[in-house]
Amino acid sequence: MIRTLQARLYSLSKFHIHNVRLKSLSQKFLGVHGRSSSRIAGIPRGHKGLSTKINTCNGIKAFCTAQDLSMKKCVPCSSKDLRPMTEDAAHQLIPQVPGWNLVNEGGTWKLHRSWKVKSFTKGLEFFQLVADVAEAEGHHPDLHLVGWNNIKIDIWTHAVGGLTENDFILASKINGLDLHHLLSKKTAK
Ligand SMILES: C[C@H](O)[C@H](O)[C@H]1CNC2=NC(N)=NC(=O)C2=N1
Repeated sequence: MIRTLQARLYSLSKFHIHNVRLKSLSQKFLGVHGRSSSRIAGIPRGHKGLSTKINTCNGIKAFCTAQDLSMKKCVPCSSKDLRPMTEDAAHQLIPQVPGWNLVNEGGTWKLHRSWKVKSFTKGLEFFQLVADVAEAEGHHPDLHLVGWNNIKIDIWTHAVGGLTENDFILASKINGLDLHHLLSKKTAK
C-alpha cells in the first residue's frame, strides 16, 4: 500500500509537491503525530480534492486537508504505541482546528477553547452535545462552566501526559457541532 501511495505521491510531486524525499516522507510521517500508522498523513487513498494549503512538517512539504481530522476516529488511549506528539507537530496541526489554541500548563501541552453561552442551562446542553461526541470517540475533554455562562474546554491525552492526534480529532468534531443556538451574542473573553 505504501508503494501505491509513494507512486501517487511521485506523480503528484511532478506537479505540486516540491523538495519531497519520498522515502523520508513515509518515514517522517509514520508516527510523527504520536501514532505509528501505515497511512502517510494527510493524503488518504482515493482522496478527491487536496486543499491548496501546504503545510511543512519537519521540513517536508505535504498537503493536509482540514476535513481529514473530523473524518478520523480516535484510537484507544491504552494502545501501547501512543506517545505525546512533538511541539512542532502540534503547531503543524493547530491550523486545522480553528478557534482552538495550544496552551502549556505545567509542562503539559493541551488544546484550549472558550465560548460564552446564553445561560447556565444552555451551558449544560452544550456539555451534553460534547459528551455525546466524546463517548462516541472514547476520548474525553476537560469541561469547565465558570461564572454561570463561560465555557472553557481543554483537551489532552491523559494516558501519555500530552497531545496526540486523538485530541485534534476530538477538537475538530467539536467544531463540527451546531452550537449556535446555545451561544451568547457576546464573544468569550
Ligand atoms: C480505556 C480508554 O481508552 C481510556 O480510559 C481513555 C478514556 N478517555 C480519555 N480521554 C483523554 N482525553 N485521555 C485519555 O487518556 C483517555 N483515556
